Amino acid sequence: MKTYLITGCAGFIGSNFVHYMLKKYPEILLVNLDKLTYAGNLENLKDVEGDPRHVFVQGDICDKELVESLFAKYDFDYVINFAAESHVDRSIKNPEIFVQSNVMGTVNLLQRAKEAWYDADAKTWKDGKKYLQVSTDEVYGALGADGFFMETTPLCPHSPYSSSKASADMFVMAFHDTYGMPVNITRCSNNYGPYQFPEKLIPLMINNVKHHKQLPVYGDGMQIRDWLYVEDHCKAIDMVANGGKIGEVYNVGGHNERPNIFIVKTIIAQLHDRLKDEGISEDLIKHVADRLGHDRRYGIDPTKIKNDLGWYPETPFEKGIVLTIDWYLNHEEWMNHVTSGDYQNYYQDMYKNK
Ligand SMILES: Cc1cn([C@H]2C[C@H](O)[C@@H](COP(=O)(O)OP(=O)(O)O[C@H]3O[C@H](CO)[C@@H](O)[C@H](O)[C@H]3O)O2)c(=O)[nH]c1=O
Repeated sequence: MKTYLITGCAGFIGSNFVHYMLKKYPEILLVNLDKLTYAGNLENLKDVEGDPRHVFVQGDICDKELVESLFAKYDFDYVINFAAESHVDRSIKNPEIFVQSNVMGTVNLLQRAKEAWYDADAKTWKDGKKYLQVSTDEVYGALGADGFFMETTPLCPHSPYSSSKASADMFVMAFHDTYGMPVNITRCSNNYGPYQFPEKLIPLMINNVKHHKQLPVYGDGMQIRDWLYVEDHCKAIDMVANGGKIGEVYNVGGHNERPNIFIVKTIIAQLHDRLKDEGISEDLIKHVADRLGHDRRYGIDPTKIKNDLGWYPETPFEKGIVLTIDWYLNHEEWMNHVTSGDYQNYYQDMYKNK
């Protein structure tokens, strides 16, 4: 039975990955290490509660003793690192925590995996082991109107968030180049779907539209992101973990580039029709000050993962956005839970100068 150490899997992409893997593999053990920061939430894993194939451990990926103790207890075949501070706006306000979690946390995981998997005398690695770093297209920087990010595109991050992710990627490759560690890196475009914390564009807009709150569109709203339904990302990670060539980077994206304003207007139109609510209109849109250093366009070339591993996105945006809106409408309690506590303070603070 394959045993995985998965980190940050009470968060958005990680919790979707837990659901995906438990559905796909009857025999598997997922040990989920998550610190439960503001973005991690055990409610995201409610429907797998009691499943013996999923073990939850609350803790920090930076904690040396804790990670050592997990490697002592379990014979992991894979480490998949989802754990990260992930919000660009927060990184602009408070970069230090991004270095701590994203860089130091990654290095701690790499070191502990190396101690468990590497025979320093024989200079050999145990068979069948792999470390997979879940990264982002943002490490490549911004595109102009043309072209796409390839795996060979030089790293050129702009935000504190993407700089911390690029730095972590470099450590992962350094462990491969220096010690021969079996690694992969995946770099995915913007995800959307169930369980995403409503500081991110799509769930934030759904929640605000529903409550007739203003919709803060940064700058002219013509920035372009390449949106992928989260389950398609989970499928890619599983394929790379189980079939990716050691030492390789794989870009993941669905060629679904949309300007932000299109996303916002789509959500307004959908909710207007669905809720039959005349208070929902484009008048809710408020153009606010732009994000500092805002990357204008991301676009991923996924040819390598398609050709080498046969991956392709299954959920087109038109279907995915309907599924997503349905999910948030049907999970009001979840939304109320995650937006209680500090959320209002964060929200007011984030937009007060915009
Ligand atoms: C929250 C918010 C965002 N935006 C804009 C900023 C971006 O151009 C776009 C999407 O913003 P966000 O949802 O924050 O996502 P973005 O900055 O693109 O980064 C996401 O996508 C990345 C992958 O590209 C991930 O690595 C990041 O962890 C994830 O947060 O919408 C607005 O115009 N208004 C908003 O209120």
